[in-house]
Amino acid sequence: MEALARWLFRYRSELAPIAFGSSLGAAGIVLHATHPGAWPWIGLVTVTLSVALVKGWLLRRLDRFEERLYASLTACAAGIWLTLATAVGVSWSPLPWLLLLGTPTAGVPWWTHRRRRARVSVERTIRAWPDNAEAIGLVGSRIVSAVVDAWGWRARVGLRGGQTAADALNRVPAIESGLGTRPGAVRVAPDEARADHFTLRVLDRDPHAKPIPWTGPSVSSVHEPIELGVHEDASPALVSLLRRHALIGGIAGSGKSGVLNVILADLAACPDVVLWGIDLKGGMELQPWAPCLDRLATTPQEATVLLRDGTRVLESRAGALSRRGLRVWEPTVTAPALVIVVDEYAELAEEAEEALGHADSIARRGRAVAVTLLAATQRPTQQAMGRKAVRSQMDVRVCLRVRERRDVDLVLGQGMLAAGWTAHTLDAPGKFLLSAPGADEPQRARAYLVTDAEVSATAARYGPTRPRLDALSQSATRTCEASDEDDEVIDAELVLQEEESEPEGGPESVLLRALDAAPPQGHSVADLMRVSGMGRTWVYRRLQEHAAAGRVIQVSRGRWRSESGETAKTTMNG
Ligand SMILES: Nc1ncnc2c1ncn2[C@@H]1O[C@H](COP(=O)(O)OP(=O)(O)OP(=O)(O)O)[C@@H](O)[C@H]1O
Repeated sequence: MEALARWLFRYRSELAPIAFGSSLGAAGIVLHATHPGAWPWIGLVTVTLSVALVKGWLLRRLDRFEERLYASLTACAAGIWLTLATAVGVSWSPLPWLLLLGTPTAGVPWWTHRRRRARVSVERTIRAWPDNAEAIGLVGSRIVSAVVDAWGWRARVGLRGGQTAADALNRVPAIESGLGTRPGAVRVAPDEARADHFTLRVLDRDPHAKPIPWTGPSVSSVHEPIELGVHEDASPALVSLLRRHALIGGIAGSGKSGVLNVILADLAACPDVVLWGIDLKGGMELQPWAPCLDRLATTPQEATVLLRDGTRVLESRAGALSRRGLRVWEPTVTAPALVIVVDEYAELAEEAEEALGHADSIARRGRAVAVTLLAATQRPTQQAMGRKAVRSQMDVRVCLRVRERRDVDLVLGQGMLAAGWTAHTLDAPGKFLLSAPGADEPQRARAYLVTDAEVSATAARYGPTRPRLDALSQSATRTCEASDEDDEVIDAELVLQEEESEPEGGPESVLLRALDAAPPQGHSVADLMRVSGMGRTWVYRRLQEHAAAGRVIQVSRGRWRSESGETAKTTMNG
């Protein structure tokens, strides 16, 4: 009897569907015999329960929709069966057959469910721990708590007085052998709260063995840290880019663009950050993100103007803050942060010497006003980064694979190789070491892989709703344009607003005047439709005609402005 009870207890999870089916049959017999008229109530409870389960109001730990759907469908099927059995009796055909066949059918997903099996195996491991602990050499230790996740499980282990986490660390291979895992599956970390505890991480599979698919944006505000990828112990690699400049370094093919893509895909989902891009490889890397970039520079001249405008934005913000007695710019939807992404910074240093001065200015003064740089480069030598102090201002460093040992210090900073940041040994694209405030351990991570199709889909999804810079920052960039060219201040926002209220001279002239007054990054087609009051086809046709005549230019995808700023006058006069 005792052996049978032990066996039943050990396999209670596997036997749960059979126990549930038998209990359901017994409940049907009892209810039909005692309360046959209760069937409408049982039906009502069934509907309520099924809805509550699928909506997640009950059993909140079922965090996946598939799990909630399974629970809801099972409850619904069981409830309907019980309602009928209560009303007409369990022997009423085909109720007995439905119960006999339905129980194993509903049991199949249960028996094959990976998470359930993992949980059961962890429970068995915990129960067997006292015996294992002796074999491992940690006599007297016990598992205090454990959780199962997608990659394996994690437990908090209490040690016997006098033992420390260092003892556990020395016994990692023995723990792997005792638990019967693959070599390299166990990680041990000290417990911050208690010297006689440690955290045991058991990885059923190596999180870095294959590319890790990106599952969508991890943030909805620039205030939240972005999830770049996962560490070897399957914990997320998080980095905050708010008021921080970032440098991404690694050899060609190490995955720099991949990391940039994860960051851009996440920031694209944040309505409180405006993105500008510089890509002197002819827009090869950043062009797919054009719908989400407020501005994109692909030539040295455009890059210089863009960075100069960046400094104007920061200066106008700094001025506004000091007038109000504030110290930092808190990004919001109406006053967004500005992140300037530079792909291959070395090209900028080589081809746009003048731009480096502006970049330096942004690097030194941009943090407080939330105007920051995100630069990727193959080898951030002093020469490639320009003579200025840009590199030293980068407090987030993402180091992918580098060719030589000394390159580690170039990307991460002096002395990092000696401190164990061995980025030259990273062995697959997308693997990186992250050094940032709060990330000061050389923990290997692998970035999520955002496919080209996901880049296009994300850019198309968020492109139309991307925010624009606040009026103050916009007018700073326009003021400099106008004062450089005409020596007079034109506020395009005001021109737009005037035209919205009083469209003079018909839609054609309104359109042309709006294009003349457009900021360097141009107006979107949606804006032009709104201002002219005309439809998309009309606006497109006019834009094509004027573009063919060389009067207007397409600045980036879907954004237009006039070539000379004089289109309205010349066209109207003509
Ligand atoms: N996180 C990742 N996981 C798996 N594979 C990746 C990852 N990131 C990039 N790769 C793969 O590595 C290859 C090179 O990536 P990527 O173009 O990002 O490198 P790069 O460092 O930007 O190179 P380059 O300097 O030549 O532009 C690509 O084929 C890509 O599929």
